[in-house]
Amino acid sequence: MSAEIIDGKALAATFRGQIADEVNQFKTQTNVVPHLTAVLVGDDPASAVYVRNKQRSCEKAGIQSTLQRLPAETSEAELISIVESLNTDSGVHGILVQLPLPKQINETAILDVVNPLKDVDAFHPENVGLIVQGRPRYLPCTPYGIQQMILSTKMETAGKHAVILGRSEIVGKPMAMLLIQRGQGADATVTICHSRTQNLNEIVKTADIIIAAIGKPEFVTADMVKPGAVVIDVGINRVNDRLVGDVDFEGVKKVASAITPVPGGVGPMTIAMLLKNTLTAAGIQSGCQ
Ligand SMILES: Nc1nc2c(c(=O)[nH]1)N[C@@H](CN(C=O)c1ccc(C(=O)N[C@@H](CCC(=O)O)C(=O)O)cc1)CN2
Repeated sequence: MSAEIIDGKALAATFRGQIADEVNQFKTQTNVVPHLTAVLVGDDPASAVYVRNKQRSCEKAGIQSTLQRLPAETSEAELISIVESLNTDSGVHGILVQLPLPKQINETAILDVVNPLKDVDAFHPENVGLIVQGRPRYLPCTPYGIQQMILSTKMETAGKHAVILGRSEIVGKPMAMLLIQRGQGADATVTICHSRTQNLNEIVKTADIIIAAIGKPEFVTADMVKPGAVVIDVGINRVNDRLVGDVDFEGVKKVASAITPVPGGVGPMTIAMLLKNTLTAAGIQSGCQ
């Protein structure tokens, strides 16, 4: 058996096309141009690439994008002050603070001050709370993209066992919330595994859906995967100049029914969902939703 490859690059292109049409319609109806401001602190090369890709995707979809680039030595107080001025700028609908931040800045302190209506990453506690309650304003971009990828496979998720590897605020925890909610592409039974989990391999082997987000190159191997499982790889690891995920793609694709590649899987969908959230944010702030 060889798995269906879930082509995130192609799916993201389809989404971006649909979002561009919706942006066009929105502009005609409201005379408002959705506007995202990204804040990038420091010189992390990967973060710079992701932010550039986000900006390019915005521009192609007709969304205005602005970059505030700040030096690596920026203090927490300085960053808070910049976010606060974006919060009150009525011309900015979405604020994105690229993570990770330099060591001297407490990420939580920053994410807590982003205006929740402009929080297109859905990292603010108010937006996290709304997700937990099953009435989201925005969905965090990576779990949102994964949800759309799972839906694209048309697999039945109700009652299935989804095992998430990793308990991060950005992926693991919100992904669990999306998978346990009621409805299509959800209604799953979820286990989150992490660095202190015992018998991790045995638990993963029972999964119908595996979401690997632990940042360990090619950690999930074929012997850990139940035949026919759907495997979503969130990892982006550079090993000897090669980009690999958290899943041993070549081995696992022989066992899984569907699998996402790295690159070209979850990453492009993360960016497409950011565009969707920015349009939603512009709608909310223009009184359209
Ligand atoms: N404010 C945020 N910070 C971070 C987020 C986030 O959602 N919001 N997620 C990650 C990084 N990230 C988006 O910011 C991101 C990572 C990777 C990709 C991507 O398209 N990857 C490509 C490979 C690109 C490469 O060569 O490195 C792929 O998988 O095909 C997009 C977005 C942490 N920070």
